[in-house]
Amino acid sequence: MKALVYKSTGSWYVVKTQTGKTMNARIKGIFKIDGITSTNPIAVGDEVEIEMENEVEQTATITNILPRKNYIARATPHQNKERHIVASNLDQLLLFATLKEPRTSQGFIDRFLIAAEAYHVPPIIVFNKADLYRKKEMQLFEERKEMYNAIGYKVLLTSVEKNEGLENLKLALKDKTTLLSGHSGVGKSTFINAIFPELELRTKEVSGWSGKGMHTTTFAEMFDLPFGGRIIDTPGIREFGITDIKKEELSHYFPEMRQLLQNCQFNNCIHINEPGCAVKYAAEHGKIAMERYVSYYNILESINDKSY
Ligand SMILES: Nc1nc2c(ncn2[C@@H]2O[C@H](COP(=O)(O)OP(=O)(O)OP(=O)(O)O)[C@@H](O)[C@H]2O)c(=O)[nH]1
Ligand SMILES: [Zn+2]
Repeated sequence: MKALVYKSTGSWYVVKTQTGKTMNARIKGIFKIDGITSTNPIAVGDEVEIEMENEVEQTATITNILPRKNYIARATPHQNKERHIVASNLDQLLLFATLKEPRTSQGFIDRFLIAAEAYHVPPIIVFNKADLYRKKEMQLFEERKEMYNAIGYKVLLTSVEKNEGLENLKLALKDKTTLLSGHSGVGKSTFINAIFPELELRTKEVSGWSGKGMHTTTFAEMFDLPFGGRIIDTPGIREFGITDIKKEELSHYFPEMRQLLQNCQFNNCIHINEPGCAVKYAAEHGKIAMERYVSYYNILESINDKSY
């Protein structure tokens, strides 16, 4: 019988069958998937085959995993070679960001977008806390929206607190499987609470903003949306690790740069000081956004051959 994985807590998985029954399941034997060395063989979003183990306790055994359409991974903190699959079979990634209290850095957003490109999952950026934006932030929002729209990314504006912009956001989520992410304090839990009042997930005050160590759990969990579709909450996972991007490959993950690459004089151009560089020329002549070029430069600097 086929089932979908909603939660992974280490040895047990919460799965839902096609008839809508939720049960606990576990693995028997060893799984090797796609040749990936992963600390968790089965991830939230996986389609699996199960067999009933105990009818009374409603537990099952996972006997097989079906091929993944895609997945998102992050490096495990201490062993850089190992990867932790955060979630699989995604239709889109949703980044919660803010322009105030706290302001999400451009670098953070662009790293997220690189992950979306690398894993081939379309991203959406939501700027939340619109109720706090004054003229300066609204202007910045418009600039960012224009910049990201021009390279094919969807951008939305919300105030979860004031219930503004939520209809458009729900429309974007409807009937899709979406991975929710964003750094601490941007309003992810508040948003989840707003669409599922009965869940009452964790929300905290951001006072004396420090932005670190506020999480209690680190397990991804999937929820059925009341209006159709599914959302995967990823508490504790702020950034996806892209461990294997080389300097000369980085620009492949910037769509606006990717389309200029064949015009650079050297095919291993990293677009900094090389003569005949089409990317640098485009940045200097306003054909690609200088902010993105600066992000590219900063991320490039942080790659020390193997990882960043
Ligand atoms: N002004 C304003 N505050 C908001 C809005 N959305 C959320 N907040 C507040 O921002 C603070 C942080 O919100 P959370 O929902 O806990 O943020 P989070 O992204 O889940 O943070 P972590 O759980 O740490 O990852 C809370 O005090 C919320 O009330 C909004 O639209 N406007
Ligand atoms: Zn170049």
